Amino acid sequence: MLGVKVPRRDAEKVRKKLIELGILATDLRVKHNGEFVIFPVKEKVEGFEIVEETFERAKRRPHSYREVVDIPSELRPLLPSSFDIIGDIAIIELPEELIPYGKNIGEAILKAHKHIKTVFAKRSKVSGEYRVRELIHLAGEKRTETIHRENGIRLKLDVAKVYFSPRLATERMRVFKKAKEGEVVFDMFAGVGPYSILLAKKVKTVFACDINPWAIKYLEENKKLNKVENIVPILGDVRKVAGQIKADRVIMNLPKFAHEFLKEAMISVKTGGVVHYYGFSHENNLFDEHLKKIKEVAKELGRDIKVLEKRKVRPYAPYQFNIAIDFVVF
Ligand SMILES: C[S@@+](CC[C@H](N)C(=O)[O-])C[C@H]1O[C@@H](n2cnc3c(N)ncnc32)[C@H](O)[C@@H]1O
Repeated sequence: MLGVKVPRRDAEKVRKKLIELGILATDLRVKHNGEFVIFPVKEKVEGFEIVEETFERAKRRPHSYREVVDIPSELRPLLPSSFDIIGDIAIIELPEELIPYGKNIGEAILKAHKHIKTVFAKRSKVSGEYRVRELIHLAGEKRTETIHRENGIRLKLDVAKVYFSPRLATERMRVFKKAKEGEVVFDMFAGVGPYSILLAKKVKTVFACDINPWAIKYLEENKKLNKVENIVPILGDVRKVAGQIKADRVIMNLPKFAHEFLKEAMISVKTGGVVHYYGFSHENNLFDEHLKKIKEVAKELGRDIKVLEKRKVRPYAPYQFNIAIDFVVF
């Protein structure tokens, strides 16, 4: 095999040059020989000392767990192409047929992703008041607590005890960009605080409510972790809290049931304030049903609304979307 031999002090410059020329053999290991470094190359190149050398194969991490997983070949087409990563925990949704191979799938994920330390399969959809899901441990450390980083903040949480979706990071940033300094925000369904902590970096005060004691415990920890003081965590049913708070901006991130809490949102928002409403919809009727409900509740309360924006947030099931409607209340 051919090698390019250079003095160690020139090695980095030459490595970049060989990559630029497309002739560095990246599947082989670079050799160090005293004061010299020898790069494996695919062909001769002018201007360098060329030597004959033997090189070992470089250990490469697979690009996907699917390259290294040990399962019967007829089941391979069923392997999911992606999974959620929360901190250093991977959570994968497996079809029934793959459950018996869960351990192999978990180990393949650990092999392909250095930063993942533990792998779980989703056993159920999110359910119950706390919107949590059952998990089955597949591989790696047996723990459910982790620290997730998104939008420049750190969120400590337990994936088995609280709701958290890393897929909403862009949506949270969108709300952050709309919020203004000096505002009072009411995060009605705060969880461990992905909206609250982020918004607290910009607005005056965030009232953050959740009915799950674990969510509020982690929210308290996340306040400290991110050094934000201007969040007021409230443990309890938002029905009992609404109306006592007067906010410039209300976040209703409980898409499955938000329509049941519109009254609570509208009695908590100041005149001219904004509500960020979330829902689930079929693609044939994305916004109409939700808008009808929003207008009905506004009418009951003798208030007016003006829609600022309606949009799809993300797909969540075949033909189903998580949608957002931002509206002003007068
Ligand atoms: C879909 S999660 C959203 C959490 C968080 N906003 C996030 O983005 O990760 C909804 C949250 O609402 C909380 N919740 C459900 N019903 C509630 C109620 N009546 N009052 C207050 N919180 C409630 C659940 O415990 C859960 O943490």
